[in-house]
Amino acid sequence: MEHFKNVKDSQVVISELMLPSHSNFNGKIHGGYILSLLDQIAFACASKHSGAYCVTASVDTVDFLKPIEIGELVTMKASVNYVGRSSMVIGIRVEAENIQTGDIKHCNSSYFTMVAKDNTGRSVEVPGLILKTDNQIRRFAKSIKRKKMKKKRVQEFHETDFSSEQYLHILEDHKVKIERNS
Ligand SMILES: CCCCCCCCCCCCCCCC(=O)SCCNC(=O)CCNC(=O)[C@H](O)C(C)(C)COP(=O)(O)OP(=O)(O)OC[C@H]1O[C@@H](n2cnc3c(N)ncnc32)[C@H](O)[C@@H]1OP(=O)(O)O
Repeated sequence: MEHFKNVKDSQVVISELMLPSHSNFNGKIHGGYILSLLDQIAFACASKHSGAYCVTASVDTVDFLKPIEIGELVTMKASVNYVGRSSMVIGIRVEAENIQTGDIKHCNSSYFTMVAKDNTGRSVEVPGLILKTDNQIRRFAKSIKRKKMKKKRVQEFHETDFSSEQYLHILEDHKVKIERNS
């Protein structure tokens, strides 16, 4: 019988204070550091849902909406938005809080596709998802759409089938010069 789990059973929340050692030349928190934390929380969430070791297959969107300052308390909330056979889309929301004022800003949203694997490295089936709220249904449906759009884009721009002539008109309004030899 197929096994299903609740979204809340694998939700993960982490909070971390941003230190000067996490900053870039500009004095803001380094995006690469945030990406590393995102990968870890996606791993934890996916492993909790699947009960298996998980690898990152792709990072679909990482929008850096607002810079994060040194001294802010960053909180990341991760949940499973979608499950396939062995893949899971983990949605992560990042907020930063100014501890003195209590102001909270939404800094980042991202979607990680994680794949569950067994000890031999083969992808393994993950439990289904029980959707209890409109938001959970919205996120699952949005993930299906995003997957379909990605598949279409990959097919459309496949190296071997791509014909540039069909796309030259799209480039007309852009800052490019075409200087082909052939
Ligand atoms: C419990 C133990 C504790 C241990 C405690 C260790 C602590 C540790 C600290 C953790 C810290 C963080 C850790 C993060 C995890 C890494 O950072 S992992 C390192 C980075 N990632 C990798 O190296 C992955 C490399 N790639 C691969 O292994 C394979 O290409 C993949 C992604 C597994 C796919 O393999 P495949 O042979 O194509 O598998 P296949 O069965 O065809 O597809 C499997 C699924 O993947 C999906 N898929 C494949 N490619 C893609 C893609 N590009 N985009 C989206 N989906 C894809 C397929 O659609 C399919 O989905 P389902 O239909 O099954 O739902």
